[in-house]
Amino acid sequence: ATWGYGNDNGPATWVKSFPVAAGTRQSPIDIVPTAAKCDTKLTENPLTVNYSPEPAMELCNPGLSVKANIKSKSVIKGGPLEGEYKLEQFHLHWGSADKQGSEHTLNGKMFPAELHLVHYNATKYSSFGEAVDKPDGLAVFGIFLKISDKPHQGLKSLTDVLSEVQYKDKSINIKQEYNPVCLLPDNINKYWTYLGSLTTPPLCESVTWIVFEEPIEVSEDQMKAFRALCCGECGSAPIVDNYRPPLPLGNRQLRASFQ
Ligand SMILES: NS(=O)(=O)c1ccc(CCNC(=O)Nc2ccc(Cl)cc2)cc1
Ligand SMILES: [Zn+2]
Repeated sequence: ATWGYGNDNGPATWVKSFPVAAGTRQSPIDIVPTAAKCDTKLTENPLTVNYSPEPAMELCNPGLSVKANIKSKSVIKGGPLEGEYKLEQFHLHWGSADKQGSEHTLNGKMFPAELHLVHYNATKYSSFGEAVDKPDGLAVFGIFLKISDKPHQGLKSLTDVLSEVQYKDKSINIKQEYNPVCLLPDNINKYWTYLGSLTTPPLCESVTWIVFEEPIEVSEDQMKAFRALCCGECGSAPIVDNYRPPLPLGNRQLRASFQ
C-alpha cells in the first residue's frame, strides 16, 4: 500500500513503513513566536537568495501535489546555512477549504496553503539524492499562503496552466523565462528556523527549515485551481488536504531572525 493522505494511508499510518516518523526532529511543527529565541547570528549573516530564470520550467502532477523541477543554477546561502544550497524543486500543500492546508502552523493557526522551495547542500553533496538523508543535506523555504482579492502574479503563471496537468503523471513546460524569486515574500529577513525533516515519506531528518513570517497573497480562484488537480486519471479524487499535521518541537531550539 502506498502512503498518502487518506484515512487508511495517511500521516498516522506512515510510521509503519517509515519508523523515523516517530523521530526527534520531525516536521512540520507549530511555530510559537514567543518561544523562539532571537539569534543575532542570523541577522549578522543575512540569508541571500540568488535565483535565476528557468528557460523552460517543467511543471508536473506526481499525484499528491504539483511540483516544478528546477534545472538552472539557483542558490541560497547565509542565515542558518553553512555553504551554498541549490534549488532542486518547489511544490505546495493545500486544504479542501481555506481553514486548513498548511503544514507549519502559527500559534496553532493553519493557513490555506504552504509553498515549499526545496534546496540541497551543493557545497558538500553532488546531488539531491546524495543529500536527501544527510543531517545537513537540505534547506527548505516554507512560505504561508493567505487569501486576498488579488491573484499572486508569480503563481499566476502556474495556476493559469494547472488544467494542463490536472491528471497524475501529466507534465508541461512553462515556456517564458520563469524566475522562482517571484514566489518569495517581499521581506525575507524575517523568518523562523529549526532543524527538521521532510514532511512526507521518507521523512528524512535532513532539513534546515526556514519559514518566513510574511505570507504571500493568493486569490480564491487560484486556490480553486489547486483543488481541481486530480490524484489519478480523469474522474479520480481531487488533490486536497495533502498536509501532515504538526509534530512536537521536543528539545529543539526554534530560532528567529527578528525580534
Ligand atoms: N514537503 S517537503 O518540502 O518536506 C519535501 C521535500 C522533498 C521531498 C523529496 C521529493 N519528494 C517530494 O517532493 N514529494 C512530495 C511533495 C509534496 C507532496 Cl504533497 C507529496 C510528495 C519530500 C518532501
Ligand atoms: Zn512540502
